[in-house]
Amino acid sequence: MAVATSYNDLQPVRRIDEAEARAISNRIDEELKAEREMIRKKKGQKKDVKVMLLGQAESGKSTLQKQFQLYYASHSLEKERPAWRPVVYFNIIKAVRMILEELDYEFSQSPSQARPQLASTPPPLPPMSETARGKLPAVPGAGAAFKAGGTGSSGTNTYSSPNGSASNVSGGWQDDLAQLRTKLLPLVAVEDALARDLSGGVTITGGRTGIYVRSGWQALVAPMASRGWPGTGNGVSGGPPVNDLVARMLAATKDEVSALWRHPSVRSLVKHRKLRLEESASFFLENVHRIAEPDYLPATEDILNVRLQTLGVKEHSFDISLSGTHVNWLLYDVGGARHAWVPYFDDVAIVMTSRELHIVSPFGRALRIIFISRLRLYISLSVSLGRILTGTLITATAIIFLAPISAFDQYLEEDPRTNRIDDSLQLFTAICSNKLLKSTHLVLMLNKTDLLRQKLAAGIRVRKYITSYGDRPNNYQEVSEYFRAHFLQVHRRNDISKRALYCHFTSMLDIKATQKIIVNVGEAIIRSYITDAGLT
Ligand SMILES: Nc1nc2c(ncn2[C@@H]2O[C@H](COP(=O)(O)OP(=O)(O)OP(=O)(O)O)[C@@H](O)[C@H]2O)c(=O)[nH]1
Ligand SMILES: [Mg+2]
Repeated sequence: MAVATSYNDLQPVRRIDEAEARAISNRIDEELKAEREMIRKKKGQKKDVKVMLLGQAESGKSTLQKQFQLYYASHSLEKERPAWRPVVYFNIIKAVRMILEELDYEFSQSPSQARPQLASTPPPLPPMSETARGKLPAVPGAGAAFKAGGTGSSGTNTYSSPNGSASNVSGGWQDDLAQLRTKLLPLVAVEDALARDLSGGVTITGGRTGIYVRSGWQALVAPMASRGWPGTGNGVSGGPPVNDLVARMLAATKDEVSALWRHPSVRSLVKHRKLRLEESASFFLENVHRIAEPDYLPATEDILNVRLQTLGVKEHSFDISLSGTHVNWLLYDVGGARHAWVPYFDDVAIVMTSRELHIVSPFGRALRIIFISRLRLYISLSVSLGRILTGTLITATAIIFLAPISAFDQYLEEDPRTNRIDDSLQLFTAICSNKLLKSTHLVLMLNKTDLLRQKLAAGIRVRKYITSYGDRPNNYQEVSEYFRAHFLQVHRRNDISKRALYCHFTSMLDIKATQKIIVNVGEAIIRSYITDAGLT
């Protein structure tokens, strides 16, 4: 049946008078205003800007995080200051132990030729393993490493005598060393206990000795560290057994620590690059008298120099404001060492292959971690255990990639055949070419330029380690440009989304210079973020 349409069904066009029209117009104006206000509020609202710090172990990620903290949240660094005290102690003790280990190794080599007079000197040094840490002589690898490194050492026990001439190990100053060693053994013996305390019980096998920290470690340490010594007059009393004990031991042995560090034999080992110390060890050993003061509170410089390996991922947040846009700047500091990831996954079986790590949880779910390069950075996780990094990585606004360009003469701990610059280039290639990261902004920091300058000034030749460097001049300008060109080339060839690359030469220990860079980088990232989010 057809439906008849009657004109009567249509609403007549209603005429509105002027007053009503004005009211409607006002209402529209109000609505527009409310909308504008909403947009303004939206712009003013704090947004999360996620920034990942990536790079191989010891590239300086945590040091950059500290610089961010110093700039944007110095009050929190101030609060944490006491917590760094035992960590500084640990850095000194570890350095002392490594020096003694190396001496042990040197003394144990070719005893008949190189130590002809040992019989007339005090009894051969007792194996430190029995007295100190229970595993000292088990480091022939440490000594062997530098020999393989081709440092030009003859491998014999020839040391510089105090007057600078070479002599075999003999009575006189070896007695000095033996005495120093005896006095320092108790200090070295507390290294493990201190490490355990600071790591909150986390122990890692397979990795280098050290402290491994998870998020929030300062909160655990601070109440202990701030107590100081009993009766020191610094307004604090009591103290945790280990921390307090270590402070007292260091105060009692500071002269010996200093004497060991200045001993001609040790100078000679340093000169011939036989000592494999942490890069910042010399800084702490030079400053041992200041650090051993009873009311010692770590200076900012001390905190920046400290070596503390990061476990898993640590999140830090700062409030940053740029031209009216407030952002919640979330910085993710990702531990660069492979073994630093292992204790993150409790109660799981771990199966490692050459490029993949399989983690099987008690529920039978397998977590497959594909490392971008040699098991150290993963890009794909499949179950909840992996949510720590995957989500963040994919949704990150920016990645700041750190490459220590001073490391041209160093090799990976887990793969002694891989040059560390080469490894950084491989990691950077993987990041540039990763489809999941194609819309993430990239910042490259060619770090440790101060150390690069020092190495070149000391005559270390790049070409010895990187043959392609050829006959180019071995000076800072040429070398730094050479490395930069390589990283830029990696980006040009592999970047799938042809992003802009912000590249900086950095020295993370230089507060003024780094903070300038932090501001520039921060502004560039936030500007990109505003553009991407359509907030302009
Ligand atoms: N001389 C010098 N030392 C630096 C520089 N940047 C970092 N360091 C030192 O290098 C060591 C390692 O730095 P970290 O920031 O702990 O390295 P990381 O990348 O966080 O290392 P993981 O946590 O193991 O991944 C520390 O002792 C720092 O003080 C630099 O530009 N110059
Ligand atoms: Mg770190």
